[in-house]
Amino acid sequence: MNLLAEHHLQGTSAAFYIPNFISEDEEQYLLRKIEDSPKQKWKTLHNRGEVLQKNILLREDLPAFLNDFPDVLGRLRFLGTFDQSPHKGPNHVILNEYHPGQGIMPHEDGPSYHPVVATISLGSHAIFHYYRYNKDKDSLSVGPESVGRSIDPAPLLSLFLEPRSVVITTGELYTTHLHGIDDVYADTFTGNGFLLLPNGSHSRIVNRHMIQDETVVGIIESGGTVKRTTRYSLTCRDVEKVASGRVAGVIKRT
Ligand SMILES: O=C(O)CCC(=O)C(=O)O
Ligand SMILES: [Fe+2]
Repeated sequence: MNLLAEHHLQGTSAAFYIPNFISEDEEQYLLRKIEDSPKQKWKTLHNRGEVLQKNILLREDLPAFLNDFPDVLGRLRFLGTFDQSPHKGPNHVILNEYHPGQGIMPHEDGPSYHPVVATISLGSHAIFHYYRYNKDKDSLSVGPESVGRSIDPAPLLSLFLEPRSVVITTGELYTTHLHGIDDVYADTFTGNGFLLLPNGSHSRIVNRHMIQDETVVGIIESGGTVKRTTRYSLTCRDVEKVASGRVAGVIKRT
C-alpha cells in the first residue's frame, strides 16, 4: 500500500482519501454512461419507510466503461489497494444513486467481501461517517456480529467526499465498524472543520486538509453550507465467491 501512504487519513488505522482520482472529463463521461444504463437493472431500496437510494449491482461482466476509459479498476489495482485480495483487484461494483435528502443508514458491508472497499463519488459531495458499536455487555454475547448491538450515534470519523474522489476503507474500520451517510439536503459547517449533525451535535471533518476545492475548504473552516446535488457512487470490492447467475443481477441488502 505504499502508493497509498500519502493519502492515509491521520488518526485512522486504515482509511485513505484520494481527491481527483477521476478527472472532470472522465466524470462527465461516466455520468453519461450511468444515465444511459438500463433502468430495469436499478433496484430501489427502502429504508425507514422512505426511498433512500437506488442501486444496481454490476457483477461479472463489468461494463467496459469501468475498464476501458477511464480505467478505474486498473487504477485501483495499481495503487496496491487490492494486493492482498483473492483476485488482486475489484470484481464487483455497486452503483448507488442519491438525490439530495437521501443517504444510507449506518451499516457494515459484511464478511462476503475481502475487507477492502473503494468508494468513488461522482456528481456531488457527501459526508461519509464511520461509526462504532457501543461497548456494552451485548458486545460480548455470541451470535451474529451486529444483532442487538447499539451504535454510538457520535461518528468516530467524518469525511468530506468530494466529487471525483475515492475513499478506501480497510482494516478494522471495515471489519468492526459501520459507515453511513445522513439523509440531508445540505451540509452545514460551523467553522474550524466542524460539521453540524442532524441531532445538533458536531463532528470534525478529518480529511479537511486534503480537500482540493478551495470554496469548500473556506466553508469548512469558516462556516457555511454546501448543498448536495445528485451523487452517484461506485463501490468497488473483491467478492471472494461471485454468485453464479445472470449478468448484473440486483443486490439484496440485509
Ligand atoms: O454510496 C456510498 O458512498 C456508500 C455506499 C455503501 O456503503 C454501500 O453500498 O455499502
Ligand atoms: Fe457500505
